[in-house]
Order: sequence, then structure tokens, then C-alpha cells
Amino acid sequence: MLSLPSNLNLRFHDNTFLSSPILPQSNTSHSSLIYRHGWCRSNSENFVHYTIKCRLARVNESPSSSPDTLIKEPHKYFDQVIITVRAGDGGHGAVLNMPNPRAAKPQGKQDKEKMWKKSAYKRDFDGSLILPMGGHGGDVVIYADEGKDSLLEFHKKGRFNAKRGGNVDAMGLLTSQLRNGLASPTLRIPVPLGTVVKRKRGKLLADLARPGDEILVARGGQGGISLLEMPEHRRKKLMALTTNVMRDDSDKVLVLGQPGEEVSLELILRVVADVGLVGLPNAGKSTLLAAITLAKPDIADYPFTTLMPNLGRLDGDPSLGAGMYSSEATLADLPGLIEGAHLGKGLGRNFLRHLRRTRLLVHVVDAASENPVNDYRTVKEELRMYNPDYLERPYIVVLNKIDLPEARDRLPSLTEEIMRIGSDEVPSEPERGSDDDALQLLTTEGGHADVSSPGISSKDKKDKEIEDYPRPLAVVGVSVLKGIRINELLKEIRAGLRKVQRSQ
Ligand SMILES: Nc1nc2c(ncn2[C@@H]2O[C@H](COP(=O)(O)OP(=O)(O)OP(=O)(O)O)[C@@H](O)[C@H]2O)c(=O)[nH]1
Repeated sequence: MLSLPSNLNLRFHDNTFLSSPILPQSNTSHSSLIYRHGWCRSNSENFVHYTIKCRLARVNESPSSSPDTLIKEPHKYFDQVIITVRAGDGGHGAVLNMPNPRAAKPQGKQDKEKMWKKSAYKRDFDGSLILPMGGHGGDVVIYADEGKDSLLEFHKKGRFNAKRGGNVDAMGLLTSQLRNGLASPTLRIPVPLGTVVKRKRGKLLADLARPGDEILVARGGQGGISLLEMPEHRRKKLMALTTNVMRDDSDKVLVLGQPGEEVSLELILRVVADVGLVGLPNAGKSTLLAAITLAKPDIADYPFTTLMPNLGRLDGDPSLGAGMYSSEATLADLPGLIEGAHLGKGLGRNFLRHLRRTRLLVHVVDAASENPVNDYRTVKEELRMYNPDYLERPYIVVLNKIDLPEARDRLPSLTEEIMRIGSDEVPSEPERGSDDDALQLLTTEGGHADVSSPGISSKDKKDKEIEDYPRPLAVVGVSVLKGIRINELLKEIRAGLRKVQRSQ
């Protein structure tokens, strides 16, 4: 972590990127900028110049990369990328000659038999010769792979070409041994579960939400056919026997393999999780995820340690018996929201859409911060501005860091104050974005705010105050770091999950 005077603006020396340092919390005086690989020059009113090299944590890269290979804010695009795929061209057929019967006159009976066998070319039902074809070009398929967790690698390699089909391997003479050119294998591209595949600026192709889901995105070219070349005087006679005779030079295009399809695609990753952890940077979301699941997220005491959602699995409640493992769920730790996240500030906007498929939210609040209730309101306000439906989703509030005296002392008053924010009204619609409505959403989305549930316009919902949305299911004071009251919290999360399961 590098400290700089607070009145600095940071400017990249190529002038392409001008940024005010990101303010992690509205009520702190600290600013931070995380950047990969940029040489930054900072200037203040007094024209004091510093040259600093900023590096982004958690991105693996070769130490030799130069500023030219700079990827601007790659963490913002871990979940969105444009790639181009090209299926393989078809292999070529061949222009073939019939063997000259006079050149190889059979000498004896055996030779005659051999000749006959040789001329036993494959024929179609109508008697025409079946001539070999060029191999089919490789198709391109995108499939959901559980082993993948981000789309970052596609920023390094954004072009994929399948192999072309094999040509008909012939020396120009028709023989009974001639075979079709080899078909090329399908190029299979793995993407994380929950990836949505769209045509670039176009229609939705697939939502690869389950392991094994796949979509054929580009079809390989057909192989070319083969044709027989005949001297003019024999052509007429042969054409009575077969249609595969080359009439003139323009027929040669039929021999060439067809080109494979090329498409530009947009891949959008939607995290598939039952529970979404939200909160300001540094609230302790990653620590909580690590405490209650086997996930190993990066944890550090500077904001935005989490650059992409970490997923963890929460087991069912063993105390309920084997048959009651109903609360088994996936948790996603979403990178810290900041004020203005819905407008794209900080890391927020791209991550907000990952809440779409969650059923239960867990607000993590740093109870030792200057104004925890304000922090809580900031996060709620960001959710409301991005998609008011998120505020109708059942949620639990975690007042974290109660091991610290300043948090412990005000826990009762904070709990009471937070419980007071909201109404008792139960929302009328089931809020969790179903897969269908996720699809509907994606056709209109293009990386922008989610569309709300039908019936009530999102404008109407945005006019509602935070107080008009439901209260939390529970407010629990914990210290995830010291393991204080974690069991109570788990109980509440499981109860919340059971509740949403029942209401589905
Ligand atoms: N004292 C105390 N510190 C905690 C507790 N929980 C988390 N922390 C510390 O708070 C800091 C931030 O924790 P993280 O889990 O990285 O916070 P985060 O909300 O995931 O942060 P972002 O990745 O920026 O969104 C770390 O230094 C943690 O050790 C707690 O219960 N008590």
C-alpha cells in the first residue's frame, strides 16, 4: 500500500485515463486507487510530481509486461468479455480423372478380375459414382465448466479458431481407395457456470447455468465435393452414368470447402448463488465467507480486496438430521459497494447484477465504523437505485466486529435503530430472478441495470423510500474474526433460507 498526500489527482502518462482516487467510504479521508501495471504521474496544485507504479493484487501476470499491455481496470471486466470465434473451413474435394482403361489392359483372367474390382467404385442408388468429399470444418461449442470461475482469461485470448477439415487426398486419379477428407474435431471452449452467451450487441443465445450446458456458436464449413474431369468427347457418355462430371471451369468452386462461420460473442458471467453478502468495503464480508464456508477469499485491511465474487458452500444444519439438509446453499461475497456504485463508481455496478439470482441477502456492516447506520443506508440506497427488487428480497443484517469495544458498546442501540428502518409489509411478488426472467432481462440488459418484476414499474419502486421496504429478518451482532456468535448467525441464515424455500 502506497500513501500519497490527499490532494492529489492521478493521471496516467498516456493521458488516456484520468481518475480521481476512489473513495472507499464517504466518511473517511482515505482514498485508494488500485491499478494494474500503469505508470501514473500525480500532480497537485503545487505541481509536485511523483512517479509511481501501481499494481493490482491477485492478478497473475508475468513480471516483464510493459505499460503497453496495460488492461484498464481488469477487475471491472472479470465478468464480461467480447470474443470472436471462427469455425473451421471445410476441406477441399478433388478434381479426379477416370483411369484410362486402354492404358492398363488386363492380360489374363486374374488381372481382369482385379480391374473389375478396382472399378467397383461406390455408387449411389441411382448408379452415379460416390466421390470423396472434403472433411467438415470444426464447429465451435461453448460449455459450462465447474472448474472455471471467471472470464478474465478471455481478455488475454479473445480469438478462437477451430481447425479446418482435411482435403481429399488424391493424386488426381479416381481409385476405389479414395476416402473423404478428415472431419475436424469440435473446438470446445469452457466458461464458468452462469455464463450467458449473446451475439455481440445482439440476441441472447444461451444461459449456461448448469454443468454440462452447452451451445453451438459457430458451425464448421461443409467439405467440397469431388468432380470427374473428362475430355469433351467422353463427357456426354459419362454424364448418363453419373452427375459428378465437371462441365466447365466454373464447377471448380464446388470442389472448394465452404468457409466456417465467424461470430463475435459477448460473454456475461452471472454468479449463481443463493445468498449474497453485501456491504461497504472492509466490512468483513470475505472474512465472514471464510468463517462459515470452506472458501479461501483474499482478506486484507484495505478496501476492494475482493475483486471478483468469491463463492463458498454453506452446509445444511447437521443438528436437524440428515433429512433436513435443506439449507445447503452457495454464498457469494460480492466486492464492496460504495456510494454511487449504481452509477459505476468503484467496483459496484458490475457486481450488483450478481445479486440477481440470490434468494437471501446478508448485509455486513462494520459496527466499529464512524457511522454504521449510515453505512447500512448507503448500501441499501445503492441497491434501491440499481434495482428496487433487491430491497424486497429477504435479508439479515450482520453487525460485525463486536470484539472491538466501540462496536460492542453500541450494539443494542444499533440493533434497535436498524430494526426500525423498514416496514412490516410483506412483498407480494416472489423476488428471486427466475432463470426465465433472467433470460428476459438479458435480452434487454447489455450490462445495465436489471429490470424489475413485471406489473410494478421500476420507476414506481424507485420512488419508494428505504423505509417502505421490508425490515430485516434478523439483526445479529458478531465478530467473524474472533468467532463470536457465529452459530447464531448461521442459525439465522439457515432459517432465512428455509423461509425463502417455503415461499417458492
Ligand atoms: N476486529 C475485527 N476485524 C475484522 C472482523 N472481521 C473482519 N475484520 C477485518 O476487517 C478487514 C476487512 O475484512 P474483509 O473480510 O477483507 O472485508 P470485505 O468486506 O470483504 O472487504 P472488500 O473486499 O473490500 O469488500 C480485515 O482486516 C479483517 O481482518 C472482526 O470481526 N473484527
